[in-house]
Parts: sequence; C-alpha cells; structure tokens
Amino acid sequence: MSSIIHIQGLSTKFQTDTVHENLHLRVKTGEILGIVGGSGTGKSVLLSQIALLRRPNAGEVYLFEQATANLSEKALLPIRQRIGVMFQQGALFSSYTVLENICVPLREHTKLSNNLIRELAMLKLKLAGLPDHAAHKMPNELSGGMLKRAAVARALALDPELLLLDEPSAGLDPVGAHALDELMISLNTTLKLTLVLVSHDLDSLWRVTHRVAFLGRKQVLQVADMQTLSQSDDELIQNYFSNPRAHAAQARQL
Ligand SMILES: Nc1ncnc2c1ncn2[C@@H]1O[C@H](COP(=O)(O)OP(=O)(O)OP(=O)(O)O)[C@@H](O)[C@H]1O
Repeated sequence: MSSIIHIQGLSTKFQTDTVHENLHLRVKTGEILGIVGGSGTGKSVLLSQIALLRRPNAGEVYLFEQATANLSEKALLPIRQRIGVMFQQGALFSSYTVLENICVPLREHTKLSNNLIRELAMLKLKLAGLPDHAAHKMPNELSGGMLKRAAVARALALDPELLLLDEPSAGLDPVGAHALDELMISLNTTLKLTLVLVSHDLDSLWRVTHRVAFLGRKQVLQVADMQTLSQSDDELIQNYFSNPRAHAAQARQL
C-alpha cells in the first residue's frame, strides 16, 4: 500500500526547546491514523507540519509522494489544496452563515460561478450530516456537534484526499462524540478519504482508527492498532494505557 504521508528525520525546535528529533512516520493511503501521546509531545505541531502550515527545522515531509521541505510557498499551494484541515482553533467566521463559511475555500481557490459554489457548498453540508436548514444559520446558533460538522463541511469544500483533525471530539458530549466518530468512519469508507486525527478521546481512538502513532521522547515510539499498542512493552505507552479511564475505554470496545 502506498504512503500518502511519509515523514523522514523530522526535527522541530522552538528557541531552545526541541519538540521532535529525527521523527519518522508513514501514513498509508486510505487509513485512519490516530496520533496520541502526553501533553506537549508535539502532536498538534506535527499535524500543522503535515498541513504545510509550519516547516520543520530539519527532515522531510513527503505528501502524495512529493517532497515538500524545500518547496516555495507558491509550489506548496496545490498540495495544500489536497488537504482538508479541522483544527481546534479553526473556528468558523462568526459573521458568515454556515453556507457562506463553506463557500470560502471555493471562492478563494476556484473560478466557479456563484451559483455552482453555493450548490457545491450545500452538497458538502449534507455530506457532513447537517440538515439543509443549518445552511442559513449563524455559527453562534449551532450546537457544538453541529459546529464541528460545519467545520468538517468546510474542510471538505475542495474535495481533499487527506483530512486532518485536531481533537475533533473535544467539547462534545458522548452522544455528539459518537456521531462525529460515525461521520469520520463514513468519510473514510465512502469517500476513501485518508484521515489523521490527534485525539485524547480513547473511546474514539478504539472505535475509529486503524492504527495509532504514539508520540514520546521527541519521536514516534510505536505505530500499531489500539489492541497492540495497549499491550506495548514501552514504559511510556504502558503508563498511558494503564489508568482507569483507558481500561474503561478498552472494556467498552471488547
Ligand atoms: N508557536 C510556538 N512557539 C513556541 N513553542 C511552541 C509553539 N507551538 C507549540 N510550542 C510548544 O511545542 C510543544 C508541543 O506543542 P503541541 O501543541 O504540539 O503539543 P500537544 O502534544 O499537541 O499537546 P496537548 O496534548 O496538550 O494539546 C509544547 O511544549 C508547546 O509549548
């Protein structure tokens, strides 16, 4: 199976603080990969590097089998357009309706007519599981779960092949989180989208992911399915899985 993402020898530094050092990771085309690890291990930073929003200090990030580290901003643009992102801080524009929010990437990156853009945006809204009447609502009129769906709809606007999600279930109740899990699974199975999600939500990781990359000691310590990872020999990974919440999440899946 081909690798949609291949990260080789990546290093990330902030002033004197080294977050990643010689980190390697491959994401297979068509899989759902989770990224987990302790707080501050650089999961969100890694996701923004995959999204080409931040350049590594060293190493290479191959996306769609293309090296990106030394590309100009202009050359990065067409690659960025193949990637949908839903970041925690990636809020919708509060003064636009949901539909207008979904239209934004289409207006920025295509020369389609206004009517066609609105039709496409409606399709994405439905694809993300929102009812038609949500289109004309303002973001502050939506529930947390609907807001997430609207953000997913916007991330899907340009028909990406890869969808990156940072803490998708953060702030949702268990019902909303479960519904978002179902959406991620259906985007993967029906659209063949590759998904990479950073999450602390163990229920979601068990339910949704094919494999999970565990970050620690500035590197990816192990990549495996949740069952294998939960039985890892590595002390850091063992600690992560040995608390009562982790046990409860595992028990709910078995
Ligand atoms: N713009 C920045 N400037 C300086 N340091 C930064 C910046 N962005 C991130 N960092 C640092 O990089 C490290 C990794 O941050 P990151 O947000 O990727 O962690 P994380 O694993 O996603 O954490 P969490 O699980 O708590 O969200 C942290 O120590 C953070 O303080």
